[in-house]
Amino acid sequence: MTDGAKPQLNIALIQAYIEIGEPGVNMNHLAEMMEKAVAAEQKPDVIVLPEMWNTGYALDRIGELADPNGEETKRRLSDFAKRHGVHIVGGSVAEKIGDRIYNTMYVFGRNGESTAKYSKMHLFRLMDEEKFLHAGEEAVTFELDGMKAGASICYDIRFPELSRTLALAGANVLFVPAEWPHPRLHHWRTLLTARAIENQMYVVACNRVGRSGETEFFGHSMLIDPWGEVIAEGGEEEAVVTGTLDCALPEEVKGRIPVFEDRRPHLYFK
Ligand SMILES: NC(=O)CCC(=O)C(=O)O
Repeated sequence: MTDGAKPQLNIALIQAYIEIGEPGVNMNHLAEMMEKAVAAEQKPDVIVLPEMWNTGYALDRIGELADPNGEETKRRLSDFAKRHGVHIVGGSVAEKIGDRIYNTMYVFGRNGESTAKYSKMHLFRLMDEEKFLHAGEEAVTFELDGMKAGASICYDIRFPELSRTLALAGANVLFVPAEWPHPRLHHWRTLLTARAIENQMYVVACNRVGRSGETEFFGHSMLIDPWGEVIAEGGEEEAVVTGTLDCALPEEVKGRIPVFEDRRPHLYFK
């Protein structure tokens, strides 16, 4: 931890239903759930939103629905962060940059300042992302009160190279906004836990709930510690899922099992 770091971070995951193709409805609904989160007895330091929360996977209409340059998203999330003095790991939204659409996470600090932007690097073909979206080209880390965090989005967690790159860059917590449906709950829980254990980092994953067409999204938003222990897990209904990160724990775990000191990258196949 760096100087001035907080010993703990209280997390609130906004496990929300998303109305497909209705950005205005979703923006207002998530704002209501975020207000509920900050009104809780234990106020969160960090609020986390699900993937593609503005439009859902209305990919056939995404060109008209996406947020131009993310302007509306940035304005609303920055204002909320400043008004309540909280960090926002803004899940992700469909944003339009020029003639391209990206699946992008915006992060804001307690004064409403923009602290990171990450576009999903691995596009999920089972949900036709590659037909409508452009992939991001850069791994991203950011700071939360002195704790270094890594950005990922949903399908990204199937690529251990990304989370390992973020861990090697010093990230002690991995954020995973998602729209992850049945029947792959076992994969969700196993992959999130594996990323936490192998990288000795917290994993903070916020999934949506509810049905869109034939697809049922199961929630089960999770906070997992660097030992792979589940701190908190949502059910399959809308909820604000909360938990607390001990910011010193990742270094304690690395001191007990020094995986990163024991690596032998010169022997690994490229
Ligand atoms: N939105 C997504 O990236 C879904 C990823 C998913 O469901 C998977 O099994 O991977």
